[in-house]
This record gives sequence, C-alpha cells and structure tokens, in this order.
Amino acid sequence: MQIQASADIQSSQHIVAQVSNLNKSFAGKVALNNLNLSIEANQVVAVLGANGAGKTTLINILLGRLQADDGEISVLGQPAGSLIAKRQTGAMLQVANLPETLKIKEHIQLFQSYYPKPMDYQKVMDYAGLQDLQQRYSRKLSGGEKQRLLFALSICGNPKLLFLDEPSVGMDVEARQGLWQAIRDLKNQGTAIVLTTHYLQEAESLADQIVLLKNGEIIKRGNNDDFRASVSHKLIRFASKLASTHFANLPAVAMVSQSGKYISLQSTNANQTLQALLTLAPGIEDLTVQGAGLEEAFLHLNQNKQAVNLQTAVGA
Ligand SMILES: Nc1ncnc2c1ncn2[C@@H]1O[C@H](COP(=O)(O)OP(=O)(O)OP(=O)(O)O)[C@@H](O)[C@H]1O
Repeated sequence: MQIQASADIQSSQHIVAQVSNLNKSFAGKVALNNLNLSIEANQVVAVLGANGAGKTTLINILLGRLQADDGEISVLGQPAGSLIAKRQTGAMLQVANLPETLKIKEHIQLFQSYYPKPMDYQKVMDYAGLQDLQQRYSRKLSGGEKQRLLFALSICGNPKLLFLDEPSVGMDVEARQGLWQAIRDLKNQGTAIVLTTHYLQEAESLADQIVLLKNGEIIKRGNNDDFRASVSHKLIRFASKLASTHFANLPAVAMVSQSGKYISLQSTNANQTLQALLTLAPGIEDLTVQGAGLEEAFLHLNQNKQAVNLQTAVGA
C-alpha cells in the first residue's frame, strides 16, 4: 500500500479512500496514532492487529461513524460519512441489530431501496448463499446464517468500497468458502475491500495488501510474501513420545509448542536443529519442515504474549 501525497490522490483513478496523519484518542488513550493509509480499487486490504489495536476505530472513522481528532480523510473523493460516500460504501460490522419481523427477502429489498444503483437481487442471493432462506424470518437464523444476511446487506448497494469487520465469524466451512469466493469476485469487478480478521488464514487467502496495527500504529505493511520474509524461522513438526521440554535446548530452537503427540519447533537454523533432533530422538514420526506463515509473522512482529509464554514455559 502506497502513501501518496494529496496531488497524486487527485490524479489517481485507483485510490478509493485515504487517510493522512490520522489521530484518535479516547479520554487520553491513543487509539490511532498518525496513521497513513490508501485503499485502492480491485484490492483487498487486510487490517490486522491484536485486540484493541485500533482496527474498528479506523473503520468507524472511514465510515463517518466516529470523528477523528485530526488528520485528512477522503472517501470516494468526499468527506467520510457524507451521503455521496455512503451511497457507494457497504459495511458489515461486528455489532448489527436487524428488525426481527422481516424475512430475508424483505431485508434485502428494503436495503436495495436505499441505493440509487442496487445490486441485482439474485446476484446478492448468490453471493451470500441465501437462495434457500429467502422466506426465513431473521429472528430464526443461526449465527452463521445471520452473518450471511449481514454480508448480503453490505453488498446490496453495489459498493465501490466495502468494509468487512470479521465477516466469517460463526460461519461453517462451506459458508466461509462461499464468502471468500464472493469477496474475490467483488474485488475482480473493481470493489475496494477492507477486511479485518483474527483468522489469519483468511487474510493469507484473500489479501493483496496487509496492514498490521499495534497500539494504533502501522508497524508493518506489505503483501503475504513481505510478511513471511520478516520471519526467518522454519517450522519443524513431528510426532514424538517424548515431552516438548526434551527439545527446548536443541541448537537454534527459538520456540517449542506441543499439541497432543505433535511437537512444533521454531528454528532459526533448520539444518542444525534437524541434525541434533535426529540424534536425540531417532524414533520421531510424521516429520515436516516448512517456512513461516502469516501467523508466525504476526506473532513475531507483535511480540505476542502467547509466544513469549510458550518460550518461557519451555525454557523454565
Ligand atoms: N468508545 C470508546 N471509548 C473508549 N475507548 C475506546 C472506545 N472505542 C475503542 N476504544 C479503545 O480504543 C482502542 C482501539 O479499539 P478498537 O476497538 O479500535 O480495537 P480493535 O483493533 O478493533 O480490537 P478488537 O480486535 O478487539 O475488535 C482500545 O484500547 C479500545 O479500548
């Protein structure tokens, strides 16, 4: 994601929304600190971060639901929250109350009526996987079905800019795959999508650009490969009858964790670790070695407490 100066933004066809030098505090506690971000058409931007990092605050400011303390904000060339911006924006938020007396079909048709150029009804149904539930009252929906309805409502207006705040929470595997396909299709048709998720495989699978927030600041931005490259560790996994503590002192092992009979070692030098491992425990099974993924990069960059705890526990 490129930070661009104002003159560039005016001339760019691709910038859909942008914030510059954005600050927001709540009662003196900083939620966003001098944030700069451009959101482009045909892209999924994943905004990641631990609880309280500032993701929802950023989305709420871009939607005009919250006032920034200072900074410049442009959404579709308009102030955030303006009618013109709202008509071209869709949002699926974590907190949403729906009238329970309406059927799914009625919800969709009502939302379509709010927009000048709504998305075709059948297309909304297909994207959200709601064909079989059109006559169902929203009060009778399961958690995952309600998520699908909220997704449907977020795309009713044919948005140029779509915010998805943890969209797949509660969805089963099939519904999640359907959601991911819909997100890819919308992106390919030009929609700019801002996605927040704690499910890193979702970001890994969908995002063109990833922005990692910590304490309201962007501590890293780039694509999947950029994030993976920030961790030089390799992951060594195997099954063993020995407890994880036996492996903590192998050379180049930075972290050890255990799940049932499976042990995972993060190694800064896989060759060294493997040689010592095979000498120490020749009876290990199901050995795999792989590069670090987005999850390891996230933990590494965030100095995640869980990772520190694991390391401490094993080293103790
Ligand atoms: N209305 C509010 N009043 C006071 N503090 C707030 C308010 N909204 C957010 N905060 C604080 O601002 C910081 C950022 O919160 P935010 O909800 O943006 O984080 P988040 O990254 O979305 O977290 P999560 O992953 O838990 O949803 C947190 O410290 C939070 O406690």
